[in-house]
Amino acid sequence: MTARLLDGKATAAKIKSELAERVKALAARGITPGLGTILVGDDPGSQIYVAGKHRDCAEVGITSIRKDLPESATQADVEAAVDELNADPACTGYIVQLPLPRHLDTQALIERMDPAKDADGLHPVNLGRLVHMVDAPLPCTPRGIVVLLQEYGVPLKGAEVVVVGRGITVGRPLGLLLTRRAENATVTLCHTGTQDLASHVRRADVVVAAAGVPHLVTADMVKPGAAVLDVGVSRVDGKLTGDVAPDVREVAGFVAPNPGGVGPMTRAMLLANVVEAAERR
Ligand SMILES: Nc1nc(=O)c2c([nH]1)NC[C@@H]1CN(c3ccc(C(=O)N[C@@H](CCC(=O)O)C(=O)O)cc3)C=[N+]21
Repeated sequence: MTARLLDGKATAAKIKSELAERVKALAARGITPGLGTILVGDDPGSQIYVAGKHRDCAEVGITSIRKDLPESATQADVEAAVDELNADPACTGYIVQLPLPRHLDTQALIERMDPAKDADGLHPVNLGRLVHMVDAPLPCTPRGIVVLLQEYGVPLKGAEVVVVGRGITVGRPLGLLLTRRAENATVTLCHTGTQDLASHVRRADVVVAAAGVPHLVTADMVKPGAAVLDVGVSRVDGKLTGDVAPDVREVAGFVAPNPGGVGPMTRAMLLANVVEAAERR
């Protein structure tokens, strides 16, 4: 058996065309959504990601506002950029590209953002609203994962989901999303302190690998027919390597590869958050 592809690229393209329609409806009301990005330093990976986000915006009709600061930027410099986007009526949502250079206080910058403009859904107020199950911008990768599974009809109600990784951008908020009544999954959140990861993964109907450990999930750990989503990336000998070993596709029922799976969904959900922020205004 070979797994069915959870095609994030195709699903994201479909979502983007739906968002383009909503942007047109907003235009008729005189509203143009605008995405801001704050990028500090010249990490080549971050440059590529940010450029991709601005390309996505152009495709959908969202204005984009770039604030690029040098590696030498001080906390006060980045705070000033945050304050400007908070105040800018043309910016309906924005992100601070992570990771920031080590001399900057990431937490203080995220907390300084206007939660209503938090396109990443990572502001403590918005993560708190997720805990409270109150409507708010949702974290992009977890939301993209849920939408991708729904698109392919992978059942979540009553399903056993194992999430590997407890990071703030993926694992931890994904557990919160999947345990809402609407999704109703049973979630096990595994991490580096988990004893016998394989015994947990083996029971899972859905496995989300977001630990950043190359080929952490191997074919022998996967229940036949399970859905396996590869979210981690690491560089091994200069090559991008996911958290899921290639032979998992021989056992799994569905696979979201990396690239081509969850990454494009993350980007599409960022656009959705920006459009929704504009619609709420
Ligand atoms: N504030 C903030 N928000 C983020 O959402 C954020 C961030 N910082 N820092 C870095 C990570 C990484 N990330 C990716 C999103 C999409 C792809 C993606 O679309 N990848 C393609 C391949 C690359 C491409 O085609 O451009 C794929 O998986 O098919 C990758 C990585 C968002 N991040």
